[in-house]
Amino acid sequence: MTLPLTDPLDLERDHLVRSRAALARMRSHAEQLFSTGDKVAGDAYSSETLGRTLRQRVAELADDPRAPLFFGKLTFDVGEHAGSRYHVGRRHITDDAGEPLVLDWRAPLSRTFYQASARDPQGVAIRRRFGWAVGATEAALSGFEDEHLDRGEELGTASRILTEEIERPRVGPMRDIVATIQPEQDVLVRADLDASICVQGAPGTGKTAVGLHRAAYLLYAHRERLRRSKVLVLGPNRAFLSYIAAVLPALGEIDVEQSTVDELIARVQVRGTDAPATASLKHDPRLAVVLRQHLRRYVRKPVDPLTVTDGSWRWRISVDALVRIVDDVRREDPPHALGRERVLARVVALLLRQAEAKRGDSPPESWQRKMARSPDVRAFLDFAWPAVTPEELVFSLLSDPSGAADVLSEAEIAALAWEKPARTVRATKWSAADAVLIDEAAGLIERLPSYGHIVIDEAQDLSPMQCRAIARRSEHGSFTLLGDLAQGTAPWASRDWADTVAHLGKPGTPVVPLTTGFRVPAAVVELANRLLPALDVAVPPAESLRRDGTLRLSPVESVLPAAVAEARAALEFEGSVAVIAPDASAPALAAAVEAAGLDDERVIVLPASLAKGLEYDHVVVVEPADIVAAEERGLHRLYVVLTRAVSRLVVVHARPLPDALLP
Ligand SMILES: Nc1ncnc2c1ncn2[C@@H]1O[C@H](COP(=O)(O)OP(=O)(O)OP(=O)(O)O)[C@@H](O)[C@H]1O
Repeated sequence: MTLPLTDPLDLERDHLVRSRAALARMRSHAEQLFSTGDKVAGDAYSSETLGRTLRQRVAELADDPRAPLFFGKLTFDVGEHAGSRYHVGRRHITDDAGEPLVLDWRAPLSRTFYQASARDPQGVAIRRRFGWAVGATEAALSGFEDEHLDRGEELGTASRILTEEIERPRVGPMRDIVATIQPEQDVLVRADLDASICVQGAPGTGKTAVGLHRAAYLLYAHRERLRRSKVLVLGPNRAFLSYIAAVLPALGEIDVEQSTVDELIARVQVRGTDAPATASLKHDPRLAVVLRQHLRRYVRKPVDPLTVTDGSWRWRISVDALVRIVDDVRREDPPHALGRERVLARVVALLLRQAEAKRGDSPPESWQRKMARSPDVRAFLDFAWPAVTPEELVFSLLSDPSGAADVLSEAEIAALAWEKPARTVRATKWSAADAVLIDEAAGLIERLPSYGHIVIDEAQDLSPMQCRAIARRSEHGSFTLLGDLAQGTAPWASRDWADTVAHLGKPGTPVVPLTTGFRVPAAVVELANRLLPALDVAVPPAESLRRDGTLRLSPVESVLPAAVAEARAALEFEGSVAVIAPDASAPALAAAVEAAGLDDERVIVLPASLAKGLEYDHVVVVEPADIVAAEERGLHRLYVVLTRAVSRLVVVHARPLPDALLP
């Protein structure tokens, strides 16, 4: 005889066992369908689509025993769900009868878990949060925390489970935050697909986390639409992308593209560099005007009539008629390549009309194709509306930008012009900024595929021209823009979100602030906030949730050995360690760390320019004065670097600290 369970934790553990078993059944069912899928689908196309869907379903149902199956529970006492209890977890789990054992965190009802409060309980009597002990092989249910919203109890950010979660040492890649999404974050995560939003958030306020969870939410809520039109996540560099790469798969979403802007637009190999002023000029939105004008010059007014020999016939189109065709298409303003097709089609249509009138019958389609290929028609087209590739257009502009005099100053034209153009387009050593121009040119020449939704992280660093490149790819979609103006380090970094969203083609996009910091301890935030007045941007300062953590400023004789000693000392604690150094001294430091035998995989030496978006439990910042001096926006870089620490920050310096950092 088995006795009924009475201990609430035992009951929850029992629910866990049943959920696990049900998930295993769901997965084996999906696997069975997958193996028979091609036999039931009617044709190759539906077989492939079905196969893909089922394969994805099987992957979604993978049970990672280290990922808790549920993290919350709602007990309703009022409203349409009165008397019901629901567990909330990473995915839906249903029993054999189709009854839910766990609700997906993205389901409409799960929203209550994140939004219900004592003031507005939304029918919830008790919100339960579960604590888990995550071991090497599995997660064990270790306890729970109840809020009796019906009795006015609410823990908010005082929740022990939330505190433990944000104070848990960070090792390895970024984790999801489904269990502890905060109400103001949830509002952003669940914003409507058609709504573009811009999130201005201080360091560590969860912008990246919000962006990734929003992608997962949108894929759930608009699965069909987004399966076709795709979701894209843009990040600042590869290191950052690999840091965040595991979050979406952990949430069951494996079908999201993740890329940098440079990769997104890469049509040419980048082998060259620009002087800083030239690069900045190439990122200036006036270059879009210059390129457009330059392309327009390719189109020429016809000066001769067109005569086409067709066997014993000769067809003729007058100059006037040709001019009209070219003018009409110009006015319609299609992408250049499409314009060429239209001119050709209209010329052939005129020829067809003549042929019909003279021959008294309608020539076959093959005749039209023959006319379109005829050397006379080709010669006319190449004169009036020549084909040009994006690379050729930019090559031609940079070889001789003198035509841009009405848009650019003389000095700017001189800066833009290549000193010595390569002999051919193919031999050109394109710079990263040239690649941006080539993409702009591509947008003028052809239509680019558009995404359903784009999440753009560290968006403050986008140049106007990069924004335009993204806008071209979200014409019919929406975006989530995440960034912090205070962390703008690119020479063209934005000072006002209104400019960024306008360049992205969505002026008037609302800007929503996030100010509660989940990463950086209060003492460290206080130090970093000292820099804000010098950063020349209007942003609300961060407030840290974390009262733990330490900060130490350490003046030393020589920074190299001091930094190595601090890294060694940090290894005494749990968690990751980063030594963040001015780019120029990073290699020497890396060598010193290695020579000191600190080859623990928890330690990394990071050049300041690569620290953006990342976080480490223990951070040693080396020589702030050099970090500031290394680049134009050095103070912004220092702000980024100082806000990477989760628990301890040590600043070692031989030179005086920058004035802006002093109290
Ligand atoms: N609601 C939350 N619950 C638990 N942890 C959270 C929550 N929100 C954010 N975090 C954690 O706080 C840390 C910082 O989050 P994230 O990297 O998304 O911040 P960010 O605003 O993008 O920072 P930065 O401006 O430095 O790029 C991460 O470890 C993240 O998991």
